[in-house]
Amino acid sequence: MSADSSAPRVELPTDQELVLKVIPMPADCNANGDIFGGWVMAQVDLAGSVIPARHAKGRMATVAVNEFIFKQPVRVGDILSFYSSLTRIGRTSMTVKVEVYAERFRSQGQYIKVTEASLTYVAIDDQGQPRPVPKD
Ligand SMILES: CCCCCCCCCCCCCCCC(=O)SCCNC(=O)CCNC(=O)[C@H](O)C(C)(C)COP(=O)(O)OP(=O)(O)OC[C@H]1O[C@@H](n2cnc3c(N)ncnc32)[C@H](O)[C@@H]1OP(=O)(O)O
Repeated sequence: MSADSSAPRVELPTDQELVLKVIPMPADCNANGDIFGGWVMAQVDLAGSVIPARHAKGRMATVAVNEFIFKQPVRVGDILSFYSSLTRIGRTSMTVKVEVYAERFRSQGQYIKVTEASLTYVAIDDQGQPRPVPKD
């Protein structure tokens, strides 16, 4: 496991929405004993869908992971907080930023940014084809 004593403690964002909190378990570990990156990506995909789902008002699909940065390892017992905001709304697609902050076990109240990502979702119809995002 990597040491993180040098990882900067940061403040939580105030301009983004808390969309998900989750605690990884031992079954989510990789061979290093840290949390498997694919598990983190799955949580980010779910967290990123929350704000677009409000606009899509129906079925949608992830079309692209534009950027995904694993800044610090995630560990068993971390309390993960997923913050998100809409960065672009197109005709049928929406792009969001997702940032993930960890409170390490026994260091609750201190936050480390562990992951940041940008994802694009497309509103789809019953045939799985793109449909316009409804205007609010
Ligand atoms: C039954 C009840 C339901 C209710 C429900 C509520 C659910 C609320 C929670 C949902 C939770 C989802 C969270 C998990 C989501 C998965 O896990 S989805 C599974 C993984 N994704 C997939 O399987 C999708 C597979 N891909 C596809 O089916 C097709 O590519 C798509 C998505 C339908 C798009 O089709 P396409 O022909 O490529 O579309 P195209 O017209 O070229 O482009 C459409 C838009 O996508 C954009 N786009 C296309 N490619 C890219 C790219 N590479 N990069 C960026 N943007 C792109 C285009 O720019 C365009 O945007 P606009 O300019 O219109 O805004």
